[in-house]
Amino acid sequence: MSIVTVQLGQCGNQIGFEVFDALFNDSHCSRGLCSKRENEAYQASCKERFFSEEENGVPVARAVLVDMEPKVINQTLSKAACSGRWKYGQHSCFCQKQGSGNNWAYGYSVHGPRHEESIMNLIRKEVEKCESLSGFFIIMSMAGGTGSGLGAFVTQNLQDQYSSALKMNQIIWPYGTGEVIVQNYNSILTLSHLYRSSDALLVHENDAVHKICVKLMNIKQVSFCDINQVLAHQLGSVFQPTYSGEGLFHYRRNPLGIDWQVRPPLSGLPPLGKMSVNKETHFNTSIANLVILRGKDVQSADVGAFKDPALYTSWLEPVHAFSVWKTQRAFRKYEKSAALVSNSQSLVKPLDMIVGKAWNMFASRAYLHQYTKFGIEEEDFLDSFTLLEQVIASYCNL
Ligand SMILES: Nc1nc2c(ncn2[C@@H]2O[C@H](COP(=O)(O)OP(=O)(O)OP(=O)(O)O)[C@@H](O)[C@H]2O)c(=O)[nH]1
Repeated sequence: MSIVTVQLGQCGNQIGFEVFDALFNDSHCSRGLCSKRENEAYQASCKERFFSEEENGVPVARAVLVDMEPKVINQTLSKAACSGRWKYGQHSCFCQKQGSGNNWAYGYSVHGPRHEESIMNLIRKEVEKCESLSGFFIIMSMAGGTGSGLGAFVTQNLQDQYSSALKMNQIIWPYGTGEVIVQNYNSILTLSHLYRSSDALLVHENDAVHKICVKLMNIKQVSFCDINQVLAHQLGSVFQPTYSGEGLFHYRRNPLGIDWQVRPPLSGLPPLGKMSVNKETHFNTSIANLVILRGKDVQSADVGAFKDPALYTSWLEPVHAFSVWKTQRAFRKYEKSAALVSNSQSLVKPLDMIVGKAWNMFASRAYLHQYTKFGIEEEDFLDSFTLLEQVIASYCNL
């Protein structure tokens, strides 16, 4: 099954390139420390997911590139072409001459409706190239105007037109300080809209990835390119194929098969006594953890610690909340590697900060006119605040 990636705005396009490059380089690195037969099965599975083939044999990314300025798209296309190993489709881009000026409302209410037909047509053509569609992977930042506003608009359209396909958004959380003044407004509007139309949000915080570059990789002057390579490595290690339950060499065909629909029991929350014990002993309660192991000795790796009930909310059994995916095929020449995807309380604090800062600005009506003039009213802000406060409260109560 295949995934169609939609890269939006500067951030989405720059990260998208690194992701495809990482996926391609990994699947074509020599042998991957496994048998030739296994390597071929892995390559075929990666290709089905992320690349289609042109007549001359060069793999073409299953992607649509969208930006309201041509610069980043042109750079992205030429970087892919220069790799000489894979490329983007000739007719897979949509760009205009003027960006959204970091205004979510402009991306959502102006660029969105104006270019809806062209963008959705490009996506439809990409979908038609897939024998079987698994879902969409939508890469965007939260803080700009195009990726966030237009990205929210496009995700909503995908929800309307492809309701049964999974929509997963990769969103980049802005640096805590020093960026765009209205980034917290843009962020709360993005999150509250995606909450309604997306099935899964995969979040990376720029501050956290920056720290990885400085502390673990010893990079002195960290660039977006460095950050994006770390992100691409992490995403690749999640999305590259792993065995299905059927045994070795059978690769899972549905790459996004996580249960994203966990709901609390209808019978209500557990008795208070148990909840308060949870509160004292848990530092980061989870709803779901997925561990992905690749390389040598994966079959004997001990993941028992992830089955500890203390890690999970009391209404979920670890057996339902924890999954492990494996393959003996090494990832990017690392003899062994492990990745963790976690749905947990870890974002409560950053979310609370963003909502708090946006609320303080909203209370003094700062910059609101920039939004109301493009049809995003105070009511819309209030709805976003209410919804995100509920999300924070639900996660706090795990
Ligand atoms: N990790 C990462 N973050 C980026 C990159 N480029 C921009 N950002 C972040 O994205 C946010 C700004 O969004 P952009 O993607 O630049 O904006 P845009 O979507 O193109 O929207 P407009 O510029 O308003 O048209 C800020 O939080 C930046 O830190 C990138 O290549 N990598």
